[in-house]
Amino acid sequence: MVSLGTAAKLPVIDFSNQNLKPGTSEWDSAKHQVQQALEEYGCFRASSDQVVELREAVFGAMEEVFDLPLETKKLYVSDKPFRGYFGHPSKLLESMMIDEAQIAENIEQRLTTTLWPQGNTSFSKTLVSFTELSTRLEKTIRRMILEIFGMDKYVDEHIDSTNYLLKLMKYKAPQTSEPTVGAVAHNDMNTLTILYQNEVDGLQVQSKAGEWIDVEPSPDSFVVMVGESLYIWLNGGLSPAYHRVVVKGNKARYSAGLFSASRGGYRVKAPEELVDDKNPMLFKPFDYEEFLGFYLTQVAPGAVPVHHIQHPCCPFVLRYRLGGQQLTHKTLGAMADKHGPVFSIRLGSNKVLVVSSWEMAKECFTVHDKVFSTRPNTVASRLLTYDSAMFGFAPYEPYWREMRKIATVELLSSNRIVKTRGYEELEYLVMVKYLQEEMKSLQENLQEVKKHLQGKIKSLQEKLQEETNLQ
Ligand SMILES: O=C(O)CCC(=O)C(=O)O
Ligand SMILES: [Fe+2]
Repeated sequence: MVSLGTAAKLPVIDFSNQNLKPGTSEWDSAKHQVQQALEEYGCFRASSDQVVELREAVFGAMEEVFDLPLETKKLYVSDKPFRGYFGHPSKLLESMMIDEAQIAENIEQRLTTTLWPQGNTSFSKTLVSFTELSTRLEKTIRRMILEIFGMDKYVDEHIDSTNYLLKLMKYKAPQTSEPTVGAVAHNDMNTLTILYQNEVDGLQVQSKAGEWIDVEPSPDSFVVMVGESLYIWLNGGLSPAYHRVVVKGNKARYSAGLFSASRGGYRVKAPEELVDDKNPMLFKPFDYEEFLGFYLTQVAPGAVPVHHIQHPCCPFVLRYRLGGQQLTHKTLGAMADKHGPVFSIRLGSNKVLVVSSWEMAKECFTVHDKVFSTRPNTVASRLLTYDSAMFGFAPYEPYWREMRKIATVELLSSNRIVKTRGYEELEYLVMVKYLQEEMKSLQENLQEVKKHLQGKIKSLQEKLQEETNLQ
């Protein structure tokens, strides 16, 4: 079952002042708050008086567009990956994405006239105003972030190479009080995401400690999140916000998102100022659009792109779904051909390093063996093994080395093994006897156990089926 988030609150930073200027004390104060919030959560809420004025029109327009007949919505297509209309009667989420939405005519020409050949001026006007407001906010925040890293000189290059994608989303009401996954947990792959949603909550962001925080909807604020492209450009300087959408109840949730992403042809690459001997370049430079295409053809051919950001992946920080049409080792092989013998992907919430040449594997276990000798610090190992104090789960540090010494000398030396052999044999005998007795009583209860297990398997299958339908 999907759990609800905690009541912790995301920081709120005020961006209502339209004349906020770099260099002023107000700017520096907001910038400082942005830095703190992004370091802690990878996201924050940006309050804005202006967005309140647009609220009714924005959600009115979204209801209007998603209420159109499916056949009409399907007319909105695009030849670029993951744009256009996506929706399916069995899914909760349907969405429409508009490329280069910062150019006002694109909304009118690409979306409005396709859906309403007779015209719908108020719809276009609303979306244009919303895009203008959120784009302005995005540029302000991006400038602040670049300043925080002393990278002001790249502001123009950054902004000039940006494609602002406007995405309209509707999660239909699940008609249940059970929290239901509307968008699986993910990082956005683009640069920055600015979201504005109606009064139905559902967005959750994961804290550093791994807890899900409910992002409560608020009429006067956007939610701002760092995406993987920015993470890569900053050479790991800020972590992306890992988030998901969990809905319940009988009201539809609407969310409008502005996703800033690098245009095709621009290589997302950490600048030389952020790379040195101590901070080697962590990620291979990549082209966002090229990568979306690669994902569709190589990683998940035939995948239904319900949501481009739900299958995000990029050459080194890469999330992909198991169970695509290709066998996993073939997918990984194709990725290695393209991105080299070492790259990392995300499997669920875990990052995994994929090494696919013997030379690299040798490096890992010889030159870099210290890095690989530690164990992941998971919530399970913290909770089940007394804060990772048990030998097999402790991280590679002085405590573990001491334990290893004790284990090698006191438990595993040949002298000790010979001395304790008698006890071991006794233990084995006791264990075998115990198993025999268990088996005997198990056989007696076999029918009952079988029935119990069948019931469990059936409910598991139903749960799995339910999850599959939701995704
Ligand atoms: O529905 C939302 O507010 C967030 C959607 C989302 O995470 C995405 O489109 O990447
Ligand atoms: Fe997202």
